[in-house]
Amino acid sequence: MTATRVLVLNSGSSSVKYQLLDMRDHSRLAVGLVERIGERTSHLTHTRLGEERATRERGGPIADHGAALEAVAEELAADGLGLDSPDLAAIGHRVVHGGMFFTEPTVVDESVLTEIERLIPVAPLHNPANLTGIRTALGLRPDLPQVAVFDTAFHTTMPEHAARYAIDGRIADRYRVRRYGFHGTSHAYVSRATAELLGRAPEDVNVIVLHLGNGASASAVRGGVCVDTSMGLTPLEGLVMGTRSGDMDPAVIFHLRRVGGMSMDEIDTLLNKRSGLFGLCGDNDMREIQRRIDAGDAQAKLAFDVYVHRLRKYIGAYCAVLGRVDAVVFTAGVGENAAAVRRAAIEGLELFGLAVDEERNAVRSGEARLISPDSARVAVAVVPTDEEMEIATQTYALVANGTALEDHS
Ligand SMILES: Nc1ncnc2c1ncn2[C@@H]1O[C@H](COP(=O)(O)OP(=O)(O)O)[C@@H](O)[C@H]1O
Ligand SMILES: CC(=O)OP(=O)(O)O
Ligand SMILES: [Mg+2]
Repeated sequence: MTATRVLVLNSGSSSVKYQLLDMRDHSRLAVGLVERIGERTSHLTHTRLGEERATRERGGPIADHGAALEAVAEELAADGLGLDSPDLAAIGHRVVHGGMFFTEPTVVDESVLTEIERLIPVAPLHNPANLTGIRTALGLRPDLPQVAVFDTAFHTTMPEHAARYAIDGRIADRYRVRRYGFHGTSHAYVSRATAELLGRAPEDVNVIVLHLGNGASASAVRGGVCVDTSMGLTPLEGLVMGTRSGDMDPAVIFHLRRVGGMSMDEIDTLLNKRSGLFGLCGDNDMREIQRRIDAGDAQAKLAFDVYVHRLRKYIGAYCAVLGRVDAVVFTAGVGENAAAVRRAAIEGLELFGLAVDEERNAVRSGEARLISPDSARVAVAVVPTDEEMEIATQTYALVANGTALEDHS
């Protein structure tokens, strides 16, 4: 019997999202989420899909990502889908920073773990969680291929003039300071799905992808190949995010250090965890911000306006980078759900061939859909991202063609 199931783990700084998929028909057998890991009250939601669909929840503290994965393994086992199953072909892990080294999904061995660990300083919120997830999974199933799928991989095609910072080249090379980009699995999946929505081959379309989740990034994709993206050395550059500042004058850091007397760690925490929407108005969830705007809250309105202004600047910039644009596409939590953000981001951009049809934009749906009027020169679309399916597909492709099993000797 061939093993055809893949467990996907998407470990964030304080959460783990997971899915168990059967790659014969790409069906999902179970999905779940562990939230608030390391806090006083963590929360796990587990759903078994299919005919015996059922959801279970559990509270109580979950200390770290290792404990989270053990809890996930217990939930899966309770549904007869445990990690000891012979049907399990591999475990696919989202790894946020792969540096310049990893351009493809990779079967994890000691040297891969060492490299992911070496990259912790440039992904301090993410890579440690990813590593713990992999190590715990290896402990539970040492015989199974563990595949790392890197957020940075899709962006390794960026030309040097987009990847380089304009600083002393020798310093940049010595410390590997360059723009790497993140959310690549999502940008890759969504740009391909957009081509499909347009009924065209990925090689024939130029797309601007706006991945607006808690972290947020934009990318310019020419014929299926990434040519620019808004995140840089770390996931801090670019768009305004839930709690991250995105672009600003780097001298703000010197100023806060020299004049404000803040330590480097304090500034790091400020820019990564207490900035963005949260820093501007005290809330990082776009739903709450919209509720406050509706109630006449000026601070929430300013946060929304700063967020949208930055987004519009990137849309304009990537129109210039691509020259010809076939589609602008919104994805992830904010992009898929916040019609007001989409409207405000595209409003007044008719010169670029961009417009939003209000009725289409107001539709709530989990499907990929156009929201531009039929007459528009450039398509504007909403395409739900599916990082877990993409990770499972890449993981299974690597395992099923035999290389992973051989490499994992
Ligand atoms: N119905 C909604 N309306 C507006 N914003 C939403 C809605 N649902 C989710 N969001 C936004 O999406 C964010 C989460 O996006 P998601 O892509 O799930 O993030 P991540 O994967 O980075 O955790 C929330 O913080 C919230 O701002
Ligand atoms: C890289 C990154 O920002 O990821 P997330 O949106 O999951 O925080
Ligand atoms: Mg996400």
